[in-house]
Amino acid sequence: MEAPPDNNVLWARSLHFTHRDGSPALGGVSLGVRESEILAVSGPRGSGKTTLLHCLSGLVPAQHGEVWFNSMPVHTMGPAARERLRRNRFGWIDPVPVLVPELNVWENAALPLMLRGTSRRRAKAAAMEWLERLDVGDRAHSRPHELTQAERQRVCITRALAPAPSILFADEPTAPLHRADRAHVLRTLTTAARSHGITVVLATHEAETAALADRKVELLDGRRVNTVHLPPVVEPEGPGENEPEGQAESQGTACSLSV
Ligand SMILES: Nc1ncnc2c1ncn2[C@@H]1O[C@H](COP(=O)(O)OP(=O)(O)OP(=O)(O)O)[C@@H](O)[C@H]1O
Repeated sequence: MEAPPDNNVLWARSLHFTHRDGSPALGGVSLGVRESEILAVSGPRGSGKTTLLHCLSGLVPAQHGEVWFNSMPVHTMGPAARERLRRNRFGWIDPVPVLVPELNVWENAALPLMLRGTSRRRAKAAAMEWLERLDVGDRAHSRPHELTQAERQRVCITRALAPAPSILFADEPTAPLHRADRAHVLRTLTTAARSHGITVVLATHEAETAALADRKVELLDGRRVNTVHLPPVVEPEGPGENEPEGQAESQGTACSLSV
């Protein structure tokens, strides 16, 4: 078993995953994530982004392939060791906000810190600081059902950032937000990650979200692809018989190549 290159905090080799009902999700994905980088995993719906994040974070083991976190082989860990790893080193944001209904906002945000052994007082102080940054500090004593969906998602983002995880897995983190909110929340998330040296693996199908990342890997049908942008084709003559003026120069096209 060969350990990953030193400059990668997370490294995966040839991950294969098929769901129980036989749906293929990953067909041999390899990638490396560098320390403190924001890596976008992009691709259309159903391309395998969520499944890849699940496998990388140790939530589910891939059927074939390797996942390394620093020098630790995640693929050989049992469920309890993977759970400890996720609790102590990783953060997670789902596309739909899920909070504990019996706890108020700051208690929800402080929960991962308390599970790691931080005192209630310190966990509350950290949670409050992050809630302010995400513009939901004034909701700290509300229950989740009193919040809008967008506010609940901001609390989930706070909960993921407050423990300053080594790696934050964010699966379409701004999906429940209005368009106007998205840019602000994404910038807060990426700025916070950069200032705290948090590595982020960000699944998104939106080009503008992926553009905020340092680097992008693209999936299609469970495989990595390279998108090649072809230069515009310029017609040598004027417009053709059936072609309206101005459309002689075709738009640049893109095609995807499996890698
Ligand atoms: N629980 C499941 N059971 C069976 N098949 C599944 C399950 N979850 C996902 N799939 C299938 O696995 C493939 C990859 O899905 P996945 O959710 O990983 O892709 P995605 O790129 O994250 O898509 P989306 O943006 O819609 O969440 C798809 O064909 C999907 O239909």
